[in-house]
Amino acid sequence: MKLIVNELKKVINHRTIIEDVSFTVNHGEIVGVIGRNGVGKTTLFKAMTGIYLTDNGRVLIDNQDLTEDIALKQELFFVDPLNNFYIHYTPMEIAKMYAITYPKMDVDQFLTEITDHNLPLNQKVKYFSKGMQGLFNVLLALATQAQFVILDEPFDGLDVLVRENVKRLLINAVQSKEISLIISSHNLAELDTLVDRAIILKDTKVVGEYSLENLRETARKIQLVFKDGLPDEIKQAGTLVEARGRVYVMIFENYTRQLDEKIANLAPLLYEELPLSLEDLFRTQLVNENDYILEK
Ligand SMILES: Nc1ncnc2c1ncn2[C@@H]1O[C@H](COP(=O)(O)OP(=O)(O)OP(=O)(O)O)[C@@H](O)[C@H]1O
Repeated sequence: MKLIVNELKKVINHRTIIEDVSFTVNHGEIVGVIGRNGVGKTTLFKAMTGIYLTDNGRVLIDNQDLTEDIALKQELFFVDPLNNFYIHYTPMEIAKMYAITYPKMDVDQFLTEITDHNLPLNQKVKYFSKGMQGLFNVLLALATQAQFVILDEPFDGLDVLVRENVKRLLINAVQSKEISLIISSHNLAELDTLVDRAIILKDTKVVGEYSLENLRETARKIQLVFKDGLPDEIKQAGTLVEARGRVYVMIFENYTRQLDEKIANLAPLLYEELPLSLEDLFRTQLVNENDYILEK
């Protein structure tokens, strides 16, 4: 199954929050949606899942428009964390409710999982701790057997052990059931080791889409020192992400052999490759050079 988001647009109070947002989620793929606070990630998820009516665009599962085939909704799971109705119910009650919308859900299996993770079956979810709620949401999402599971900040407020547990559950589910995940998170270090592809939102639009595997092959993060400062031709070939005195850290999204030779010919006093993370990518795309404090 493939999910296609095509030119999605949402205007709230005469303000365009997202527009022309298009991307595809393939079977068994984990896609990260990243962007600064307030850029519209949750709005995108609400628009994708029909919580919001959209002002343009379509969401298709296997070429079938979600608004035209209601049954496809059972292939999509999303809960708005800030407006989560189910917290007023117990896991037992929630299981029965969700089993109606998601007929593939195995209620007994779900309840066993809840108990196995030491969560109470008969306490309202609003009385769970934040970590327990986060874990519960992931268990519920996976139990629905939806092909496309959307998780908005699934690691928020979770301690390291719960976070590891949640991550393991997600990875196992993708590997064993070949479901697809769409995840937003401010925790880029967690996403880094989880996602196959990252979509970066900025100023209402998708400004970058990267396969992490391809990126690791083509991009480089390099620390450089030149005798007379950073040459313009090098500066223009990449993004300057840090400058301390004469030490410059550059990210080159497309590090070619020609560029490598060009740098070598300029005889840098220091050339050191640094590990490239999703956080670096985020900085490259979303931060202006002027945002950096240049230490002299
Ligand atoms: N129902 C609403 N009414 C008015 N404004 C809204 C509404 N929903 C979202 N917005 C505005 O849309 C913008 C995007 O909000 P959204 O929650 O989608 O951002 P986000 O990327 O998920 O943010 P964060 O990373 O902080 O969770 C914000 O400026 C927000 O104030």
